[in-house]
Amino acid sequence: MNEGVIRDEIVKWGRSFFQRGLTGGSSGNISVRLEDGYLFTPTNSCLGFLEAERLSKVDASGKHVSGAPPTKELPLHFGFYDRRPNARAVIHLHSTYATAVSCLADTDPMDAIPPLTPYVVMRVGRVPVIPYSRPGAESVRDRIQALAGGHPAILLANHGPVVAGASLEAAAFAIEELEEGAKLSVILRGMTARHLTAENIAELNTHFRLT
Ligand SMILES: O=C(CO)COP(=O)(O)O
Ligand SMILES: [Zn+2]
Repeated sequence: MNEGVIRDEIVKWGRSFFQRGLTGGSSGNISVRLEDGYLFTPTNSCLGFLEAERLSKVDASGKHVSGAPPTKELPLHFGFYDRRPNARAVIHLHSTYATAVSCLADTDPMDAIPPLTPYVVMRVGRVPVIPYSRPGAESVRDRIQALAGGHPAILLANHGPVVAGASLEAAAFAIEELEEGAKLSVILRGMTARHLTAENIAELNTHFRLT
């Protein structure tokens, strides 16, 4: 895919997330790794109204080279790119249910989303939660790096989900499944839900390897 097509894809996915209420206001950010750097959504932009030519380009070291100033969450995205060589895209949203789970005091910090359905297991695996830090904090890069090798999807406590994927589409599918898994877990709170068994999960992992 050439850079022009990738720019249009970022605009398309941003609009789709916004229109479906998966992130509101100026929240959330998207990045894609290119041959010669990265494209990021501009800081304080609404994902519903991105413009392809205003997307921020940064070089491999994170230096802004063109377009509007990038998201303040560069450290969050780079935490994944540093540890996942196959990651081509990172998406961070403030989707309601994943954010709700990130706020619950009794969420398991190493396993926030229960294995209720196959697709959550196939697309996101086991989801850890990292402790709260202010949006844009540099310290988040180390915390993401520490977990990103084994986890393509992570929750930021009291903030929201962030997911890496082998393509923008793969990252989008994963963050949408994470939101669905979180929604089911909140809806089913207080009810006796059956979880997939260890055997079910092992079978999924052999057929649909998480990349
Ligand atoms: O979600 C956000 C911060 O966590 C949005 O920040 P930016 O507008 O800088 O991308
Ligand atoms: Zn955010």
